[in-house]
Amino acid sequence: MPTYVPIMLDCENRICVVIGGGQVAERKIKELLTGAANVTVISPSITVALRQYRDQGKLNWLPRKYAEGDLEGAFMVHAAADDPEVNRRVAEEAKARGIIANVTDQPALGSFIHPSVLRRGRLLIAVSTSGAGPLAARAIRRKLEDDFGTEYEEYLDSLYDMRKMIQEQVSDTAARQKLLRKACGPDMLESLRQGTFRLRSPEEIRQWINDNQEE
Ligand SMILES: C[C@@]1(CC(=O)O)C2=NC(=C\c3[nH]c(c(CCC(=O)O)c3CC(=O)O)Cc3[nH]c(c(CC(=O)O)c3CCC(=O)O)/C=C3\N/C(=C\2)[C@@H](CCC(=O)O)[C@]3(C)CC(=O)O)/[C@H]1CCC(=O)O
Ligand SMILES: NC(=O)c1ccc[n+]([C@@H]2O[C@H](COP(=O)([O-])OP(=O)(O)OC[C@H]3O[C@@H](n4cnc5c(N)ncnc54)[C@H](O)[C@@H]3O)[C@@H](O)[C@H]2O)c1
Repeated sequence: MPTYVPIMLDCENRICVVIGGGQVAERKIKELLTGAANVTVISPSITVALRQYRDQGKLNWLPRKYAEGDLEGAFMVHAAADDPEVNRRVAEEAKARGIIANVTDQPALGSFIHPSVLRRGRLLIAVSTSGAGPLAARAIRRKLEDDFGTEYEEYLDSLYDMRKMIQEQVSDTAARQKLLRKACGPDMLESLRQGTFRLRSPEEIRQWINDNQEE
């Protein structure tokens, strides 16, 4: 089992091919669509949900079996057919073309795997067991759901606004870093825990920067 390197991929408008249109393909495609990828599914059949996405213009569907050459121009591929031989051939084409590949039934033939994911707006927590036990990854993710509630969405939106304004308004590196540490520090987290957290307006952020710079 490899030691994986975690990264966050920008798939927006990139061509992501998925071979197979069953339950597993559906799960991977939902993540790809969340990332605004340009998804093409190649599979004789697809699930009801995938058919809906196709009808809504959210993905392309080629209703046929995989054929060599299908990966031309692709950024990424998921081999999610229920036939190990098909998935192996997809993995081989991906390797020959230098395309990153997720092979759902034989992960060692591909170049990346999916973690279990918890999203709270801009916060993304990814849990992986490196392939040892996907259900354990899911169980750990579910446990984290209690600690990281929906309030984190607002928290990170606010942090994003504050960080942008601090970067724009404070040119001195040391002062900027001090403010950035304060911005995500105990005050904000405490109000988050007490349920009193609220988004600051640009004017309030400007005021906060002034008040805290003077200290
Ligand atoms: C986390 C999650 C993300 C996602 O898929 O989005 C994910 N699998 C999930 C569910 C799940 N997977 C399986 C079951 C049935 C129960 C069981 O067998 O345990 C269930 C439960 C279900 O389906 O309900 C079976 C299974 N999975 C893999 C194999 C092949 C093998 O291990 O060799 C087989 C045997 C197939 C067979 O026997 O035919 C392989 C992989 N699955 C991974 C990810 C990667 C490693 C993740 C890690 O551990 O870090 C990796 C290596 C590759 C990849 O898929 O990227 C998602 C939970 C999402 C969530 O709810 O949060
Ligand atoms: N990685 C994971 O998380 C995970 C979890 C469970 C199962 N699996 C494995 O993933 C694979 C898919 O599982 P599933 O539950 O989605 O299966 P499924 O039976 O629901 O779907 C299989 C899909 O593959 C398509 N297909 C079959 N032959 C094809 C071909 N030649 N070209 C293109 N498409 C083809 C079928 O039309 C169908 O849409 C299985 O091998 C399964 O063992 C992986």
